[in-house]
Amino acid sequence: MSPDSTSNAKPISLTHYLIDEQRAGRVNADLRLLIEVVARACKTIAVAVGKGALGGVLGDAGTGNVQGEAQKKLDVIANDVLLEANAWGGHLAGLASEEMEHSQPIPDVYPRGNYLLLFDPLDGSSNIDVNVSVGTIFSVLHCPDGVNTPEDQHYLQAGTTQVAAGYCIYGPSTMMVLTVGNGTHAFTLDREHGSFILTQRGMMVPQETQEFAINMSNRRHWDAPMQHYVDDLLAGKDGVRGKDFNMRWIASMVADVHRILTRGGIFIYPWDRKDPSKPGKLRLMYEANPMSFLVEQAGGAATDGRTRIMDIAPSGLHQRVPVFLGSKKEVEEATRYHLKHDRG
Ligand SMILES: O=P(O)(O)OC[C@H]1O[C@](O)(COP(=O)(O)O)[C@@H](O)[C@@H]1O
Ligand SMILES: [Mg+2]
Ligand SMILES: [Mg+2]
Repeated sequence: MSPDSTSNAKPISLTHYLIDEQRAGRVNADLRLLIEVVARACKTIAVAVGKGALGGVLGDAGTGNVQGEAQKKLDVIANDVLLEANAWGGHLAGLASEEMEHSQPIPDVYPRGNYLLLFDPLDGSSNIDVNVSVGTIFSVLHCPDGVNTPEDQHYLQAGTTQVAAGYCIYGPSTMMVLTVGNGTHAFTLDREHGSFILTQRGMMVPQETQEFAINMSNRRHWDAPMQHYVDDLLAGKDGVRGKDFNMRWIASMVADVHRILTRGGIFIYPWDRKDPSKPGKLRLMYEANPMSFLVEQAGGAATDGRTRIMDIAPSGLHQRVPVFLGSKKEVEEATRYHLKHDRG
């Protein structure tokens, strides 16, 4: 991929981009350095992922996480890399991970900053052993004023309060996609020089789409408006939508969202009856909020089928939520089916 097409001069590195944002007053030095620490950790994870079967990193760890899900070795490795890198950074007050039951304040022996970092260290774990793209997702919040040792409750802030969010995709190339609230931008890892280079400034999700991403095997477990909506997509030109739709499902949210940020589409993981006690599969704080921030900054939309995701007031660190995100008009259409059903 060619470097940022808006520039004929030298390639713009992530560091350079962040310094420009700092000069413009949109990030401060602490946030800039925090993002650089996360990017460095992602490079380490990319190396581990890239070793695959040769590095002994594939397969199950033999442990379960707080959510009762079996952990892969790479889930544990990626979590450890992010924890270690950020404990030293000096820009955080604490961090929380999908893989840990509770948040962790930065130990007293290290310098503490004013931000909270939340992450899904390895997203798409079921794809690791079959050599399909996986990723890391992260979200940055302010530590509330006057809180020196943050606890879980201090992370329960709506997505609208995020100061930065991003993901790193470990695919044919490694890319970091980032927002600090001023557009969504993609950086590709130059493996020879070890730096992330700006390759797409201002990603824009097309408003309309003919592509949807969903795990269709759950169809019989969905509720009525969801079945109705997808039936209408499948009816294509012959149905009320009047156009044919294509379907893609990678089962790595990072990879599916990356495709949508690149060429449009709608990503859906709805509530289903398989485990009615869970309001969804994906996690609000580690997956839905950061991805919603990135997609909205790229002109797209994100709802839980009824409400804007970033407006949801979180009630738990590991809270789950239905997710509909991507091309704005299609997300609005899917949301309309649910609201119409609610009105009766
Ligand atoms: O296997 P399913 O039910 O289709 O679920 C796939 C979804 O689950 C996830 O893998 C959940 O993420 P984790 O791998 O971080 O648990 C998403 O990346 C993906 O969209
Ligand atoms: Mg995930
Ligand atoms: Mg994960």
